[in-house]
Amino acid sequence: MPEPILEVRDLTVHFYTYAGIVKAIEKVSFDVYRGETFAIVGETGCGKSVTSRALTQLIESPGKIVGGSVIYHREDGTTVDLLKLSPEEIREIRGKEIAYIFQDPHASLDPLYTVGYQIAEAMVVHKTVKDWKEGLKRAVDILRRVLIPDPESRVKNYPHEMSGGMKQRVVIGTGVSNNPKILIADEPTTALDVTVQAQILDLMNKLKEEYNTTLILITHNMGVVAEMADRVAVMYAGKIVEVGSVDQIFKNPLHPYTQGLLRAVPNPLAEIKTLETIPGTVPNLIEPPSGCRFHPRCPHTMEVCREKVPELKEMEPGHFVACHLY
Ligand SMILES: Nc1ncnc2c1ncn2[C@@H]1O[C@H](COP(=O)(O)OP(=O)(O)OP(=O)(O)O)[C@@H](O)[C@H]1O
Ligand code: NI
Repeated sequence: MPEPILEVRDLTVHFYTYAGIVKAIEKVSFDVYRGETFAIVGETGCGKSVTSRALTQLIESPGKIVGGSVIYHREDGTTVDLLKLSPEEIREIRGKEIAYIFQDPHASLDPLYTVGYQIAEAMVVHKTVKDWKEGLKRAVDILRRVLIPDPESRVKNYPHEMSGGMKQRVVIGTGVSNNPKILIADEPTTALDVTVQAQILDLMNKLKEEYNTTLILITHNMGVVAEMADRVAVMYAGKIVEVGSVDQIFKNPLHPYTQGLLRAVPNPLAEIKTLETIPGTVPNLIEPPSGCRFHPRCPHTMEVCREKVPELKEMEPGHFVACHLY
């Protein structure tokens, strides 16, 4: 049996806006296994970023985590609910044991400091190094690990002296500088050129093996899922609609939404040739559709779909779907 590193249960986040309460994610549950790459996929606005940020309480006002638990299994065998930790306690884990890489390297780096300083800072803050001198020395090794040529001189560069791809390598280097157990990458390549995207994904795979990290990868790209992930959760309008291995999801998609997503993208594994889009738009999350949130766009809607929220059901070992068809 694979061993879970995270057990997420009924995670719910609401945003209290003037227009009303945005029910961004509702009772989201999934496990992440130690050492795997777990992808979260879905259209824009479906709640991927909110889910990944909520794992370490990284939700700012007007957002609030209103329910659920995130059980983290530490390497020493103890477990902790990350949502129950105080701000100080969670800050100690975030950036050290659980690190993030965000989409936009420009926003992740401070233009006023050299990249070496910024990598060193991440290690100094979490006491991975004993002082700044050691931090700056280690920063050179990290730049070398993320395959930046001439790291001894690059370490003194300011962000504006680097290309977008190189900056994202620095951000990734900062992310892995404390040797995190879990790396959460939210659309890490979306802001980059297509050719650079492949290089960055390669680099993340390499580092993941080298550091024995668990990777949670947020993406809207099914091709990236096929390329990178072991398992995948498909989200729609703030709910997980299907979870399974990449093989299960690509070869035997059960949820009508997953089936639509796979038809909407050229899919190397299932060899689907046609391009189709899913009619309709993502619903407003202030007043989400009753019952199954996908029912207004679903080709198979039944009476029960309007009335009852479908629960995730295990259809074959490890393959879960939330749909009244099953
Ligand atoms: N600060 C906020 N105030 C109000 N609503 C918010 C806020 N942040 C997020 N939301 C809502 O939460 C929902 C989920 O957003 P989230 O950013 O998680 O989507 P996403 O799947 O990551 O989309 P994308 O692919 O565009 O990054 C959206 O409906 C969004 O409108
Ligand atoms: Ni996002």
